[in-house]
Amino acid sequence: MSSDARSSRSSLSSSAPSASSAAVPDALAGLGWDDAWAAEFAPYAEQGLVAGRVVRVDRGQCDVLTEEGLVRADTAFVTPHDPLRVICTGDWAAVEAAGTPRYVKAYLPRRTAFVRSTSSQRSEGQILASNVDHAIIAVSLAVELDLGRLERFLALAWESGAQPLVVLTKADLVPDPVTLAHLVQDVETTAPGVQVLTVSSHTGEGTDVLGAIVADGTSVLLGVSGAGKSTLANALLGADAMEVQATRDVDGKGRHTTTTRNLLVLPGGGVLIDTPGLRGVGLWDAEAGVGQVFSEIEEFAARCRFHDCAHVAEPGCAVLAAVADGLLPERRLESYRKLMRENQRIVAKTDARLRADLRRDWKQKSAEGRANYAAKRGGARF
Ligand SMILES: Nc1nc2c(ncn2[C@@H]2O[C@H](COP(=O)(O)OP(=O)(O)OP(=O)(O)O)[C@@H](O)[C@H]2O)c(=O)[nH]1
Ligand SMILES: [Zn+2]
Repeated sequence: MSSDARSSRSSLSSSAPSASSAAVPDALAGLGWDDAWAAEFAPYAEQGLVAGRVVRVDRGQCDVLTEEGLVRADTAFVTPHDPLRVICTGDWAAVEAAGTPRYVKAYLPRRTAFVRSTSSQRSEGQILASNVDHAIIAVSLAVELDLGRLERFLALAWESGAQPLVVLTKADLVPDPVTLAHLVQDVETTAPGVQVLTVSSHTGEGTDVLGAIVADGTSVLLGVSGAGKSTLANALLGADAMEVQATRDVDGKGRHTTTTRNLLVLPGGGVLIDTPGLRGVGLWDAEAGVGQVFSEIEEFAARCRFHDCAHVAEPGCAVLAAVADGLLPERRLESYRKLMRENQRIVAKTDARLRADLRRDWKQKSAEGRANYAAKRGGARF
């Protein structure tokens, strides 16, 4: 990799006006910059550093979108030993205004973060993306619903600090409205507190609703292979997803190339992060997330006789009573136990102090971020 700081004009947003001196420059606002970020960035601005959002990170360097366009910068100062503190896609970076190379000197505290467990002996986690507002979980209607798997994705989404949203894809393959309503209902019961949308990238059904949601903030698409994430991303991105590169062909025609960027500005507003790693994320210390997915179980559990009831065979267990009364599907309880066990295995492998440290950080930041976000949206939440 050459060390010269390559910098080029951003072609991500054709409507982005040129640099302005306002507190929230329009070019950055389109990337999710707001007054709270600006306030946190103020000390860096005083040092003459430039703000930008990290689009991708690779081998010691990263691409940062700033007011002046795309900047290639060195990440030596933001690549500590702790893998969770390494700069990642979605971070707001403080970049040197000039130099060869230009260095990222710091990044702003994250509001939310997606972390993947690594398969190494001592699970350390790997940071995948940060500052995500909407975690869109794509679930295909073309195959049988796997509610247990959906619960895993929900746990991961809640744990990140982002607001989950379930998108049932390929709705055109379920023409019977009664069947569709049943499927939606199953998913809604599995995902309390989460909006459930049905979409079809083929007919366009529901994509406008989704577009309106993602127009505000930063989104990621989660879901298993074949769930329809790429198709959905293309529907949201439209033709703007393609970057036309001039070539020296004899016929002089432009050549369409698939962008390798991991962070994309949507034509209707909003930002989409699509990193390869996010596609197959595992669970990592998602106990709080698991609790949120199974909020109704935790509500029943609050009425168990024993405070530390494991809901297995204890007398006065309100959870088992709910199963017996048909208020709680047995499958839900089994799924809950399975996820809790899985999570505990991962947690046992991880450095507890480090985790506690980070969680405190994230929980606080994510609460602040949500408050800002809610304030920005006039208090509304979906
Ligand atoms: N009928 C129908 N098929 C769809 C729809 N959306 C996607 N598909 C098909 O489903 C298949 C998988 O879609 P992808 O978008 O590649 O799925 P993905 O989640 O990105 O998969 P990975 O890239 O492997 O993670 C493709 O053959 C699509 O053509 C839809 O709305 N209706
Ligand atoms: Zn109990």
